[in-house]
Amino acid sequence: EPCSCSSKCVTRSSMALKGRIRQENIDGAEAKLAIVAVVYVEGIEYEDGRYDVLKNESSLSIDWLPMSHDVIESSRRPPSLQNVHFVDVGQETTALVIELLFDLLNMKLRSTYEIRVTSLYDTKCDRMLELTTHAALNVTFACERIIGADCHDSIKIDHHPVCDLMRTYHTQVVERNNADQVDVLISIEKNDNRMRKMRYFIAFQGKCESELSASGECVLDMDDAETRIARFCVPNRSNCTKFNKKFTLTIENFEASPTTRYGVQICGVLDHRFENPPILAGSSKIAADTLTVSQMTASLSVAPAADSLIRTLIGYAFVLAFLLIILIIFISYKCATGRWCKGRDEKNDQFLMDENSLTLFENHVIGKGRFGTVCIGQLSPDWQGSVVLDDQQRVAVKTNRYLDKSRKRDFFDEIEGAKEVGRHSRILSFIGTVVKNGNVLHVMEYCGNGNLLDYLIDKRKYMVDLQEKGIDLNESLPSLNEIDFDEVISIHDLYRISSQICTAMMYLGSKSIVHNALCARHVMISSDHNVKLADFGSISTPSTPNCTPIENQYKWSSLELLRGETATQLSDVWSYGVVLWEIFTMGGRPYYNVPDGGIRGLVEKGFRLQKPEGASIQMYQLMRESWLDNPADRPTFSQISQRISNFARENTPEHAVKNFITISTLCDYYLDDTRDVTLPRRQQTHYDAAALISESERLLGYRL
Ligand SMILES: Nc1ncnc2c1ncn2[C@@H]1O[C@H](COP(=O)(O)OP(=O)(O)OP(=O)(O)O)[C@@H](O)[C@H]1O
Repeated sequence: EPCSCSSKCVTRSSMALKGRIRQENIDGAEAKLAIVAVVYVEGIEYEDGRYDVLKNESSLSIDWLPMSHDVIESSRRPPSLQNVHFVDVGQETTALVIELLFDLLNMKLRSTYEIRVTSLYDTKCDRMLELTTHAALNVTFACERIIGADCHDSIKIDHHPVCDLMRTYHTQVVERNNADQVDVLISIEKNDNRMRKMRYFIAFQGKCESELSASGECVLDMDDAETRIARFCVPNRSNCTKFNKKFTLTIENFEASPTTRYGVQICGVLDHRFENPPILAGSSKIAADTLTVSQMTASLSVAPAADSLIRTLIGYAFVLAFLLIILIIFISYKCATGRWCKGRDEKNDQFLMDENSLTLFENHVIGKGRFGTVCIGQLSPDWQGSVVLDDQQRVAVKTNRYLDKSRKRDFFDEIEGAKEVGRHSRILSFIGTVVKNGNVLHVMEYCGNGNLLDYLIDKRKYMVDLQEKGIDLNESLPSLNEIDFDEVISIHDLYRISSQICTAMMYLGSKSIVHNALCARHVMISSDHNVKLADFGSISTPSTPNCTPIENQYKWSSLELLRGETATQLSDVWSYGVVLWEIFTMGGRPYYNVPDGGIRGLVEKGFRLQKPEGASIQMYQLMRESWLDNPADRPTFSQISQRISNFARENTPEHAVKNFITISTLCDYYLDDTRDVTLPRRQQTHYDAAALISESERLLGYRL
């Protein structure tokens, strides 16, 4: 049974970086940086030449993970796969050695790439083997760590922690151990604007070794075993002790003698790779603020002997505190389940940005949706967030001005959703919020090519113009100079976009998030023509499930959601099928003459969207499978991703029969190109469900 192995054969896979990053001169061409990564796969049978890693997004993906200080270089090119070979390393483990070539430019930059191998191609059986756990590896090039490297200027910026951020300390004795030893609690308030930029904080505390003259500061020795380090996080950023308004540190066994002095230094960390505070010249010592015993004795004296009245009062206080705790738990529960607390807690909002960091160009409107207007904005050059912006620091800004109360609530849901989704290269990055003149501004990554629907419609219109001029893009050689190739889109690009959306959905799936509002309008296209999934105002999770279709999304909603059942990732698969349909019709209108209220009836009767002229039979087959009644019968996003990669592989520009879709302008789904969100429809045709079903069958020739 040479082909009996299926994807189930792979029992485990893991990845490791082996060897060194080296500089190479390949075939006399420009020098490159090569890295060798090794993936270990258990469960497949080693056979020379049998498996391959395909250079496409579903088999091997290499994503650049920009960090806050990374430099954007327009000339940065994706790394390429140079070599793959397989080695039997025994114990039923096969090692794949993959050699990747990175641009030499990385020697000047700081950059992290995520390399992920998700499937292998079994050449003998002509099929993909999905790796059970996706092997992934982060490779970081850090120019500043390469001795003698000629780093890009901005890399030379000092990212050491910023110290002396806080000056307001409160001390309180929490426990007296014996006559001259107490435990002391120090709380430090956030009182510096710069703190918003910090990823997290570090506190150094220990016995003062000596005093720094005049300043009242003392010296802590970092090498002293008694010097302690504690990390405190801004909530949701990293996995250290969380704090909201105050840090609290405990110094145990503080010797309450006038001769003992303790020092504390709090520093904000900008970059987790640089945690060491500035040290005093030529030593392992740092400056710290001194905490003297006299500061603490004030609190010490607040430990009075409790008389009976005090005891009664303490009793009442306990009852009150108990009731308060119950109330807090109740409110937190309501907030966590999304029923209350839709407003903002500005004071504790780590995403709240300084008003002065944003310049808003209100006249430069880039779009309008149900929850506000989107304009261009610009962040000040010294803004240091974790999202990489273009060289003009452009951002897209949505405002809640002019919205009524319920729309405002949806506006805030969108902000909360974006925070929950987090960051991924295929997800539109949330940057923060700004409050300006009482209005809240939602600041996000700017995508130069707007939403996917308009992007496809624009390209289609240009391609139709060419067709009408008698230019056939598939036979275009004689008329090359009449074609603006930036304005056309190839079938291969349509596969790439479909696959990138799938990657974004796989990421949401990994966080158990259901999007609920997936459609081409909610997919943004960046300036470099890549996908950024957006609009997270309707997301649901297993703890906050959704069972109602979203307004304006009926045509993308799965049958179960239309029936009021709970949405799952497989409901998103249905919507994704409609997005594929939008892509391969190049912005056609699904169910163009059916009002929202008629969708459920049609879908229940078995009506499905017709085959787009531009889609292959296999692609349409995939759409139809995404629209199967039973969610469990639909393919998963990872299966879809694999199938699209296979289609794309068969359709590489060198092998494809056609590189561009031929557009038939007569298709009814182009009858009305206006978007139904903000503009009223021009015409509302009456529909006849029975006629539509037979029409669909005529077009399809079969029903699944
Ligand atoms: N980050 C962005 N970069 C570039 N353009 C954007 C960005 N966000 C929104 N837009 C543009 O603004 C338009 C309106 O966006 P918005 O999110 O308000 O509404 P929508 O997603 O189109 O519809 P709705 O949210 O009402 O369903 C988008 O269709 C898009 O063209």
